[in-house]
Amino acid sequence: MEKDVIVALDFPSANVAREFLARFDGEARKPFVKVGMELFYAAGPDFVLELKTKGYKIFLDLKLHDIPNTVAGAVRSLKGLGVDMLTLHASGGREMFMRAREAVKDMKRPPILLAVTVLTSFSDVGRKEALLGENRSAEDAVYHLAHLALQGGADGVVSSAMEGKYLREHIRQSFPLVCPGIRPAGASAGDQKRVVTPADARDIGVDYIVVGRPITQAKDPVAAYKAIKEEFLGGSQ
Ligand SMILES: O=C(O)c1cc(=O)[nH]c(=O)n1[C@@H]1O[C@H](COP(=O)(O)O)[C@@H](O)[C@H]1O
Repeated sequence: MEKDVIVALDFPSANVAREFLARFDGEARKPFVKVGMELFYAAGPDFVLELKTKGYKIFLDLKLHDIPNTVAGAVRSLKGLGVDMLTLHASGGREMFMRAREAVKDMKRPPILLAVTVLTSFSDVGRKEALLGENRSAEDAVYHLAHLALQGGADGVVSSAMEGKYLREHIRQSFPLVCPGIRPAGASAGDQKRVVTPADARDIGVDYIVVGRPITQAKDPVAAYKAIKEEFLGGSQ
């Protein structure tokens, strides 16, 4: 399976995102980028289409979570963007994933539907506080949500790399594992609680790491991106 570093474009406007991406213009390959809620709500589908036209691979991270009928409609509305990956919250349940899968079934190149399990910003205490009656370990909660979503028709899973080994051991089918909450040694965690270094993510068998602030807030974002990519992919680049 392909492995890559996905850069989270968590910026307030299309212009700020364009300025950031211009730094990579001299590079041989455009970075794989993630457009999340902040940029999508500010810049809208037009900016996603602009990135697509420019040849970027796009992970559209809108974390859809609603009743199955509404999510199916949202997925249909997003079909024209031609994105490579799309997130939905695993806690939306099996039927929500079945309807999302059905909504993309006529597409020649449907997006990889990714199930977001337990957010990497949750510690055990925070998760138990937010999810009533939740007494499982993080690993077991992630496994349960991932298994349910994959059964419903998700293609892949988003979790912290901390649960990656457990998922690989307990879920027999092969699936893309996408992990945010990545911090090079010594980097500030910010609001992330379950963090892993790029090298450890590689050793765990993660397919894609998602990295925002350690690249976007770096003095030299291109150098930071390259260092993280080298740490994650090593000689396999
Ligand atoms: O779905 C995601 O991408 C996601 C899931 C998750 O559990 N944790 C998480 O941080 N993310 C996203 O990954 C990115 C991480 O950004 P940094 O913490 O700045 O590296 C952000 O854009 C988050 O929205």
